[in-house]
Amino acid sequence: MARHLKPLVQRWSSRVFSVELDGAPVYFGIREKLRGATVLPAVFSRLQKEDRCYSLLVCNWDRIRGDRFHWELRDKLLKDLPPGSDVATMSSFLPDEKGSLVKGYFFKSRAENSPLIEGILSDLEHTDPVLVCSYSQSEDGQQWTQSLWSHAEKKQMKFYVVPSEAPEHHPSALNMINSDVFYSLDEACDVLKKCGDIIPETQSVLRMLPSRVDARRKPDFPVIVIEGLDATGKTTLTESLRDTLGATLLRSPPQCLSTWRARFDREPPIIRRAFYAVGNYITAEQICQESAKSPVIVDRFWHSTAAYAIATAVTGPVSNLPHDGSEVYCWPSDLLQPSLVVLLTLDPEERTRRLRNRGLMKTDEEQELDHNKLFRDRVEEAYRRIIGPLCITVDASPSADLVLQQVLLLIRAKCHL
Ligand SMILES: Nc1ncnc2c1ncn2[C@@H]1O[C@H](COP(=O)(O)OP(=O)(O)O)[C@@H](O)[C@H]1O
Ligand SMILES: Nc1ccn([C@H]2C[C@H](O)[C@@H](COP(=O)(O)OP(=O)(O)O)O2)c(=O)n1
Repeated sequence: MARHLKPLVQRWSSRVFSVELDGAPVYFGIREKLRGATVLPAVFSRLQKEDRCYSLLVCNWDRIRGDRFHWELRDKLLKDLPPGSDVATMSSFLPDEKGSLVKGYFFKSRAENSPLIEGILSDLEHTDPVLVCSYSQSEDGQQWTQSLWSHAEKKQMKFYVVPSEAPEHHPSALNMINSDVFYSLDEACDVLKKCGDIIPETQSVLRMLPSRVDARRKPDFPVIVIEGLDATGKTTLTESLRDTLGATLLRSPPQCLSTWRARFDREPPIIRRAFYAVGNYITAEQICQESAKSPVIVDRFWHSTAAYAIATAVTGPVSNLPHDGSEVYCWPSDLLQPSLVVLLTLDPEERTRRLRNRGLMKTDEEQELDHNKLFRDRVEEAYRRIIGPLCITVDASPSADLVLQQVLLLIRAKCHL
């Protein structure tokens, strides 16, 4: 076994394994010995007798390259594995141990495809930072065992799979800080600098970086951020506020990054989120300049960056989010805080109607939105949990003019405009 993979198996039987089934994680553990009868973990109880299962865990020898490799591995598996392999995202972690999360994939195969699978796995194991495990079923079908694939023939290396209690929060919460959400410009820049050789565009992004902005400097005029899911009316409202208040309208990511946004949207979370984080600091510098002259309205800012990142990193219901008050919701200490954040909310039917009227909605996107109800709930809840500037939720379902009037009242009350 490659040297960098060894730490992963040192506390092997203390690890919990998590496989995403139907959009939420299910858990199992491994034990050297079985005491009494145990129920089969949900991942295995739904398998057929002829199925064989495998897991691939990507060892984070370098978190940026590791995440990128993990990201690309999915496409490779979907392309190379036989149809019906049901590739599922998986992870392994030590309960409550920050930074212990290791990402990977779990898939099944039928016995007749074994030669093909063996070829793929041995290529992967030889050239890449992956630890491969295989799972096999006992004769009577009552038990499954997990072995390191390269040791599968050695009896003493087998572990029984057993059910494991769900942790209090989704395992992704263990590795969120400075991987999904960045809490300083330095941390975000560090990631972008390190991927300069794999993504040449990062050089251009880094050139846009502001000189240091004093985050504690109080702007002369109020700075109001408008937040909310897509199609809740941010563009409509921010433009009306600009016209009514004679304000400057800015957005994050800023216009100067628009050429590179699509490029970074194709990257794994660590790189993509670092790009958006840096975008906030560039917008912050523009806010500083403009707020000396007039009120400033901002279309999306740090709430969007953090809430989408947190909501994407975890799966399943809102209860899987890191708990309310967790440090992951804290505002970065070096980022300017707006005077007020207005969060627009809309019931899903009206949002769908607006998306459709805007003419950008395709049929499969509609289905995707329905499918993603849990995701929307997680984003909105993460928005609400963010600790920092004053954030007020506004129901965006009345007419555009009524929403504008309500937000103007709020701004006058809270920002004395
Ligand atoms: N209060 C409102 N009532 C009805 N339709 C609205 C309202 N606000 C915006 N819209 C319409 O809904 C669609 C989405 O609004 P938009 O401002 O583009 O949202 P966002 O910028 O949040 O994606 C647009 O077609 C817009 O004209
Ligand atoms: N300041 C920002 C703005 C957007 N993002 C990310 C969060 C989401 O993944 C997307 C949302 O962007 P989207 O294109 O839907 O935004 P609009 O509502 O169309 O303005 O961008 C961010 O991370 N930080």
